[in-house]
Amino acid sequence: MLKIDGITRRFGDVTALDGVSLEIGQGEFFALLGPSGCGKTTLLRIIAGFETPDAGTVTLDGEDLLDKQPNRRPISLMFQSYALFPHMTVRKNVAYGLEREKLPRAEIKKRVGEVLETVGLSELAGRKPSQLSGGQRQRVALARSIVKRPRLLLLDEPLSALDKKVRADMQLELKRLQNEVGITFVVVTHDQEEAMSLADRIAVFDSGAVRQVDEPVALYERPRTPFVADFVGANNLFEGTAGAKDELETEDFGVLPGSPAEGLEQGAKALLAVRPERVRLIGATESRGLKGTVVDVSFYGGVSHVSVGVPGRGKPVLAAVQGASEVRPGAEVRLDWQADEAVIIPVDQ
Ligand SMILES: Nc1ncnc2c1ncn2[C@@H]1O[C@H](COP(=O)(O)OP(=O)(O)OP(=O)(O)O)[C@@H](O)[C@H]1O
Repeated sequence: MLKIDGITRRFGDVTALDGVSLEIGQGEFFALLGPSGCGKTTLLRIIAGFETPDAGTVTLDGEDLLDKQPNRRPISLMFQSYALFPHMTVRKNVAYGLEREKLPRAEIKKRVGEVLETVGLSELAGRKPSQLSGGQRQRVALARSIVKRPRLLLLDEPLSALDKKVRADMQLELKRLQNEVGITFVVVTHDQEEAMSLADRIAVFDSGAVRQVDEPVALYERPRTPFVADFVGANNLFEGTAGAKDELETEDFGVLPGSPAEGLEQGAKALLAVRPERVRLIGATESRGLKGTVVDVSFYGGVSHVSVGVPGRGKPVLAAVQGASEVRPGAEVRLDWQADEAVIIPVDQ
């Protein structure tokens, strides 16, 4: 539906986007994820029409978007700050865009009523923004974005102004809403948990380029580049070279089990990534596993994080254990995982 092809944008000597191509499907909830400054907002602004690329094309259902003014594009953009009109009621705020389009009064009334119902604000329609909570303001902004029935809704860090609890509620709400209205959503976020919980697919950005596009589980389980392995969720990383089947050969830790990424050739420089929840602590006298000493145990309620110092490795290896862990700092342990619980990724040279 939305096709982004070879988009490049430079600001002086900064290349904010470097030949980005993406295809986003009808009705999809798509996330652009990456650290600050990686170019995701610039891409959103290009799609919306507030920024012009130096090269590349953007089409929506085959129609060129780039030669259209922002207000001629069938797109809504919801900003970080909701930019509600403080002197207008919720109802007025939502109706504003339709009034500007000079739609018949009855039509406006009907559509505003429906949208307020959808976002659960019917009861608060007569209030001003200052009389609302952060989460409620967020809903007004959403209502305002969808009442115009855009084909595409772009959301720039939509939940970043909310505190943790409200944010979790709003994540569910956003997902439900997107399902209900069936509009394609493209959300920009630097929060990987948020991207994973919301999106059908995620594009991971780094320095103006897309490093991987995948469904959340695939992104988490099968990162294809070192950047993605490091950025998405916690990972323990080991450097080495791809060995014979299902192993990484390292200088300091011998041979470690892992499944090679597609196309990885034996002898290539590679990185093994294993999630903390895949690392098991076994007895120090076992013959398998990586030897280490527990340096810290932190209890987080549902899980405990056990940090294990391994000789020859600067950073401790992190193991996530269900519930309260019985091991104590100073304990000698071994760290174990199966080949299918770790991935071996090629390192660009
Ligand atoms: N108008 C501009 N003039 C100069 N440089 C810009 C401009 N807009 C963006 N940049 C630069 O382009 C790069 C990408 O910026 P962009 O805002 O797209 O990143 P981002 O990934 O959205 O980051 P954040 O999450 O911090 O908003 C950054 O290095 C930024 O400083």
